[in-house]
This record gives sequence, C-alpha cells and structure tokens, in this order.
Amino acid sequence: MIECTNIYKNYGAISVLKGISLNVAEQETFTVIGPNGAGKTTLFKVLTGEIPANSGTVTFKGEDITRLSASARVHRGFGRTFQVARVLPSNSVLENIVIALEARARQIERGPLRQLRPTGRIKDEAVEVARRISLANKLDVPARFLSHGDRKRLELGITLALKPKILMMDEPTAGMSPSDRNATIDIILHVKDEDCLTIMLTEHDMDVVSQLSDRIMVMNYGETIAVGTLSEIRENAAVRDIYLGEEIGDA
Ligand SMILES: Nc1ncnc2c1ncn2[C@@H]1O[C@H](COP(=O)(O)OP(=O)(O)OP(=O)(O)O)[C@@H](O)[C@H]1O
Repeated sequence: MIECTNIYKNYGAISVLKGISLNVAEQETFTVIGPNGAGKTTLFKVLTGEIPANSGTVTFKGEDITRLSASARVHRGFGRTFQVARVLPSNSVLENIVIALEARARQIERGPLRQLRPTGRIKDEAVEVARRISLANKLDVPARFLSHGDRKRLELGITLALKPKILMMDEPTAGMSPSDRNATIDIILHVKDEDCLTIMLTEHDMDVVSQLSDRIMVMNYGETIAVGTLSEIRENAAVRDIYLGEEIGDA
C-alpha cells in the first residue's frame, strides 16, 4: 500500500532520518514508536508530502509519489491528523464536518467557508460522520468549547469525511484522559473495520500501541531499530536497551 525506501532527511547539518525504509500492507495498522526526537513526525511529514526528503522514494499503491505535493497525496487517498488537532474553532461540530464534505465534493482541500446551508444529503452525511466519532450529541457546539478528546475526535471525523484510503495519525490519543483514550481506541478500531482503512500512527502510549497495531517499527536517532509484532519487538535486545528495561507493551 505505502512503501518508502532509503529516506534521508536533514535539517541543515542535523541528520533526522538516516535511511528509513518501510512497507505497510493494505488494511494493516502500522505504528511508529521511539523516544522523543527519534524522527517519527518528520517521517510522517515526508510520507504525507508536507516536507521533501533529501533522498529516497515514496510509493503509494505502486505509484511513485515522491515528488507529489501534500494536496495531490490527499486526492490519492491520504488522510492525516496532527498532534494538536486542526479544527475550525469558531465553527460547530456539524459545520466543521460539512465543510470537509463540501470540500470533498468540490475536489479541493478544506478551504474557506463558502456556505453553511448544506443540502439535505450533505447534512445527513455529516450527522452520520458525527455519530461515528461519538459527537452526534454535540452537533451545534463550537469546536473551541469541545474538550481536548472531543476536538481530536472531531479532527478524525473531518479526516474521515474526506474518505481516505490511508489514515496517518500523529499521536491520536496524546494528552487524553484514560476514558477518552479508550473511547478513541474503540472509534479507530470501528472505522478501520468499516472503511477497510490502512492506518499508520505514531504513539507514545504503549497500551494504545498494543491495542491498535498489527506491526510496530521502533525508531531511534533517525534509524530503524526493529520492525515486528509487539511480542517480537518486546524480545528485541536493542529495543529493550532504548527503553532502559521497561516492559514494552505493559506500560
Ligand atoms: N523544522 C525543524 N528544524 C530543525 N530541526 C527539526 C525540525 N523539526 C524537527 N527537528 C528535529 O528533528 C528531530 C526529530 O524530530 P521529530 O519531531 O521528527 O521527532 P519525534 O520522534 O516525532 O519526536 P516526538 O515524539 O517528541 O514528537 C528532533 O531532534 C527535532 O528537534
């Protein structure tokens, strides 16, 4: 589904990605973990086209997309959520989703608001998206009044409205309470199943990692330390060194 080969990325003299290669299968959930500064977000930015790599290639469904812009990748099916949720704060839950649905209909990226009197069909679809992210009871609440967890879920809803084939989520549960985190895990598992999604995520919470991931890649200082199932990476001596003997997956 998505593959990258030998990706290098420097910021000036600093080497942040040093030859990263990976291959994520269709409908797989592939999680990138590693200590702060390992290069996880930078790798995501290279895969989604937000920043160019210095060298290496990215392919998506067999097509070389290395030189495609981020918006061209969105049109090919990339959906992306961020560490800090990107929603329109003054607009309601329903409006945020309607705007995404209208953008999809027009085949453009989320842009300025043009009309807030959606057709019945778009409104029904927006309500259905809100239901999927457990926000159907907060349709009229402006996004700025939502809790942190609800804002992150709304961003997920906006992304789902664009009907992605691959969902790239940077720390989808960061800063959430345990109950919010569990609710978000359930939603992600549900939508993955219903929409047959391929998912890539970064995550620090090993409980989330263990519940969502088919395979895990461990990064450190811009390099891949290990790739495998949770039990495989738990047994890996280099991974254990990085985590200083913590029980990986039991956090
Ligand atoms: N725009 C930038 N300019 C210079 N250095 C940067 C830039 N963005 C990231 N870096 C550096 O690149 C390294 C990797 O950062 P990155 O955000 O990819 O790590 P990460 O693994 O996602 O960390 P975290 O878990 O804290 O989000 C860090 O040392 C960071 O300081």
